[in-house]
Amino acid sequence: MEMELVVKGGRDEETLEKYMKGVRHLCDSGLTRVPAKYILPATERPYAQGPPSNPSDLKIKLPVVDLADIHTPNRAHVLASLAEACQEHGFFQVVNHGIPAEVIEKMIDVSRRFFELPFEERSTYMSADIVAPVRYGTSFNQNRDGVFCWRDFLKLSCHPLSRTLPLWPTSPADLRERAVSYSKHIKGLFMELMEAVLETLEVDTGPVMEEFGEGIQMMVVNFYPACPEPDLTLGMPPHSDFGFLTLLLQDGVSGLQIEQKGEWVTADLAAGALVVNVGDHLEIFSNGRYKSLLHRVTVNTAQPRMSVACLLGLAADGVVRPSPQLVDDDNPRRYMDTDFATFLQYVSSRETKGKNFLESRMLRS
Ligand SMILES: O=C(O)CCC(=O)C(=O)O
Ligand SMILES: [Fe+2]
Repeated sequence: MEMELVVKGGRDEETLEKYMKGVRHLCDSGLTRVPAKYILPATERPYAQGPPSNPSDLKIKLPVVDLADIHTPNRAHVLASLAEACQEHGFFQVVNHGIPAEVIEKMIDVSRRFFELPFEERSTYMSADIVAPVRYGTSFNQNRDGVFCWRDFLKLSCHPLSRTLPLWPTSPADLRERAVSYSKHIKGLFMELMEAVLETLEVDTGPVMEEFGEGIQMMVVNFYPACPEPDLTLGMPPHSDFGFLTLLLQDGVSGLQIEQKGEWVTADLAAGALVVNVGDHLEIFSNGRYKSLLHRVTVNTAQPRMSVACLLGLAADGVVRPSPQLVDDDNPRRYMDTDFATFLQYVSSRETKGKNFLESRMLRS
């Protein structure tokens, strides 16, 4: 309630305008406390239930899917570990994924330099329009969030590249080249993973793979500045990702937490590791066999954190529905048809909380 008073009224609107410029900008003015706008209600704060008695209990090593053998006679083993990772865990790491370390390092490095640009330069790309193909923004949904989160981001739409690339930032001077190279490798890996995922579900791959070829690809570079009071706020609130898969790269500073059996566990990741998670659209397509899990991001006092999330799926105007091959008398259809436009309408019309978009698509029996 306090928060609403803060956003209304002349002086406070000016303050809101300042918050819209992002957390990095706010921090540059020298902060020793988290402003009220970023303070979550007590029950939504990290460790609202108190700190874990043994912090290492709450760190998990994500299951590893090793792609080294994906094109060998051992493919069946790879598929079995992939199926288990999607069905039992929802989040996993991929190794031997074929993306050169140099491409990954260059992507992280140029992302860092983007966030180091002077505010005037970064803000050229600032937009509150959630469908803008290139957008520098802050919080989770800055038009709707009552409480802001401790995150700035650069979102780059990668498809169709011929149309979106001319809109991408021109500085740092090597951003386009590096981000294009990274996004092309990510697309290749996504195609390889999806073909394998479809095989694990025992559905026809041809037509769906063709649709993925022309599907959406969103690259979101997240920047979470160091925070003076990390117990009061979050870098990202609990959410699930749209799309079929998210391929996530992060810089080695921990912060990603996944909800498992009602508890938040921190993913223990090596710098440069690629994390993959099942998105809402794959949960729908698989008729609930593979789960899109809630996750969130915590921040810390010691250092900023960066991640690059690539969300991929079907074409923006394509319809996502449970595969007819996974629906029968024993497995009734559990989700209604959905598309990207419906999702955008949903997120722009309300404050996104948890998995409520996915829940809005569920059929109750
Ligand atoms: O920064 C992270 O580790 C997670 C980012 C994320 O969940 C997202 O961009 O959807
Ligand atoms: Fe996410």
